[in-house]
Amino acid sequence: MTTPLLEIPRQHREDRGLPLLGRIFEYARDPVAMMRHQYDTYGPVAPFKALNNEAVMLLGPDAVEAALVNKDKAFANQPAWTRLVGPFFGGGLMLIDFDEHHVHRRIMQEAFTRDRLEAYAARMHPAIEAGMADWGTDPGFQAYWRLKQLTLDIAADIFMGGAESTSREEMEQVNKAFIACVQAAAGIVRADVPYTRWGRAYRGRRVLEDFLRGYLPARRATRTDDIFSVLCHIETEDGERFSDDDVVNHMIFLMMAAHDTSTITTSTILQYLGQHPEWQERCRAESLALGPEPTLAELEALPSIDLVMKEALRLRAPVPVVVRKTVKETVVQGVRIPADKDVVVAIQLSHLLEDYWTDPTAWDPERFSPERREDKSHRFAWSPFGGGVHKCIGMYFAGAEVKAIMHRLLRGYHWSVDPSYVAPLDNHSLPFPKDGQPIDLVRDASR
Ligand code: HEM
Repeated sequence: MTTPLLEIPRQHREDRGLPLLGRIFEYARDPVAMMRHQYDTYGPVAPFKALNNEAVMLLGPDAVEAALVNKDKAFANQPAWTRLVGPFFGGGLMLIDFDEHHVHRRIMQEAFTRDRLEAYAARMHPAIEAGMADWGTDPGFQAYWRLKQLTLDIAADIFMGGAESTSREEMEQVNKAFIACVQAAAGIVRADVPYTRWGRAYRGRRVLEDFLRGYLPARRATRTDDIFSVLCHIETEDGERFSDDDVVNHMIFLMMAAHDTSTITTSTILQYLGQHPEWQERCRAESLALGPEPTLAELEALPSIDLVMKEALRLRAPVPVVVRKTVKETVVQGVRIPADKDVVVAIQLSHLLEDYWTDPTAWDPERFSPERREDKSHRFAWSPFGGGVHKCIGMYFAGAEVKAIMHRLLRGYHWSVDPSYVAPLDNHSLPFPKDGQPIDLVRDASR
């Protein structure tokens, strides 16, 4: 039986939130608490008021699956993501749909073949070594900010091919431009107005475009194994290639997609390994048994860090929700959703539901071990990389990067974090620790 979408009933007037803004601040304060409230109050298809808009929230793995698998092609990415993050990532793979997306994804796939990933992984080690050269020499180490700089340095090398004519100060401006674009998602004034998040993001986008266009002729001229050059040269069997505009659009989106998500994952791992020294030792022993610069296959075969990474992604999904817009009427879990509705797909909640996980808020990487495989409880119980045709194209790249960083840290450093520490998250865009996540990091003199 199909039922129409529920209105917010009288007894839950508080769920309408503030006039104009709806429940946007409530989400920013504690997204998991708000998702749980939605699920407990309304079930898997819940009304959700945000930014003067009657949207829908899909909760629990069945509803998440319906939107991501998108069998009847009712859910579109472009209008929803553009509304949320602004026009700053236009033309990026996540912001195009259906046939156009299919063509671009086929070309982009060529940049993420196994051979290319092996080459990227090999290139990461020297970039990580250089980026960590001064780590552990100063007190008050702020893991999140240092990792953010490190992943940007890695991106400059692996994505840009070194950005050879850009100084460190200019690279800092590029970093700021990225941050401005990412933070536009939380902007209230959604126009190019000075001193607002959107005003800064418009300027940021111009900086990024100028930066990339400056390098375009050189990357078109020679084939190297950085992603920029790869995007300039890749071609499908049918001869499809990216134009200059496509390359710039994809680069801006790719660097954004790769940068914050990997930083959040690595800093979450650092926190939990600092609070669970037995896991830190277990991972260290495996890393010490390998050489300093393992291949992609060797990194992927490190058993404990793999469990740890999955558990970190479960507890703190770097992308807690994805968004869609219905382009036609559809039915999810027996509820009719009309066309033209904004839809929030709550990936993070499924990671924490008691029906699918034992003691879901506890740190327990073994839950992913072959004997337990709790993530098999439902195809979408664990989906930090999304699913369906828009599933993260960089997930193996991310695995290699996070593991390569952790491998070097485990071999050369020890660290600890107060067991009672709870990261104070800023949830305005992707969740990051507002305090920079201080850890006691000590460089190991013997290595
Ligand atoms: C731990 C790290 C990462 C996480 C958790 C993550 C998460 C996600 C998620 C949830 C989506 C789906 C968005 C949607 O359905 O609307 C996505 C898409 C995407 N990601 Fe990632 N990502 C990560 C790292 C990366 C990296 C390293 C790259 C690039 C090297 C990357 C590139 C992309 C791209 C291009 C898309 C769009 C794919 C498409 O629409 O076809 N991501 N990612």
